[in-house]
Amino acid sequence: MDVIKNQILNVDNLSIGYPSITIAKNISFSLEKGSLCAIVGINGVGKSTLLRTLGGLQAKKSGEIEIDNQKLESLSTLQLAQKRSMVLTEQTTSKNLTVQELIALGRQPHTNWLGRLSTNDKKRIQQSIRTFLLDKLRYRKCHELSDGQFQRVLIARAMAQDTPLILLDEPTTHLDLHHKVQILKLLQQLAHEQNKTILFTTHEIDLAIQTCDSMLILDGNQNPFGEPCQLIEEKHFNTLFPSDMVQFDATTGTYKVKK
Ligand SMILES: Nc1ncnc2c1ncn2[C@@H]1O[C@H](COP(=O)(O)OP(=O)(O)OP(=O)(O)O)[C@@H](O)[C@H]1O
Repeated sequence: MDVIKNQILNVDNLSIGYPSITIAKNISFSLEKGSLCAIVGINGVGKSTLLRTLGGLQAKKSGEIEIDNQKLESLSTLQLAQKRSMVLTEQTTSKNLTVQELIALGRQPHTNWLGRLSTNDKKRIQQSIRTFLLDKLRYRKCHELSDGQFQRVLIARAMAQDTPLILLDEPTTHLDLHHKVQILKLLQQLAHEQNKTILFTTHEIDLAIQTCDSMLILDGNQNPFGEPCQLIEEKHFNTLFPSDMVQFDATTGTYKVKK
């Protein structure tokens, strides 16, 4: 029973895809509350499709998705917005808003019909600004920010939405190594200190191995899931890419270019 209570996302035998094609099948995993999990896999395998399906933006082909022990399809739009927040790569957002205004939009599922911000809403917005190191940028227009700064704002908006589950599509893309690590550390902190469950897609396999509590290797058929060290021991990273170019080094948890 306790195990069920501690899980926020349960995925069972899920198939994903589009009306005329199934892209990946046999996807089964569960996420504990307060954990950070990465979805990795080669280009085009279906990471973004999976994230959109889990977030209820796209229909599944078959299988079960439960958020907080409720079937995804039984949740109303408002209930869904109170259970999960999302940051997508192709998201259209008005960059004419200030940082603070954009983050405040995260409170929409919680505000009354007038859309007025309560004291609690303002507190949540302030917390998100502080957590994602945006104090000095709060009155800047979003179009004046660098890619890395804007990425932090989008994640801060998701945090302000204050949902138990946060889904992020490639949150570290376009960032330099320092800022990739900064974002991943902030996500880890948010998961562990504020009990948020964060699931994100990434190509940064080495960094995900070092920072995540669990990982899903999407390969379309087996889709192994587990703690990074368990996946390394079971040699799942060794076969992720064709072996003529790169080789996984289990001792360092990194890929090396083959000479
Ligand atoms: N609207 C669509 N209709 C049909 N097929 C689609 C559609 N959108 C994407 N696909 C296909 O679905 C597959 C999975 O795409 P998806 O973007 O989910 O992969 P990904 O793992 O996130 O890729 P990447 O690592 O390159 O970002 C691809 O083969 C893509 O061409």
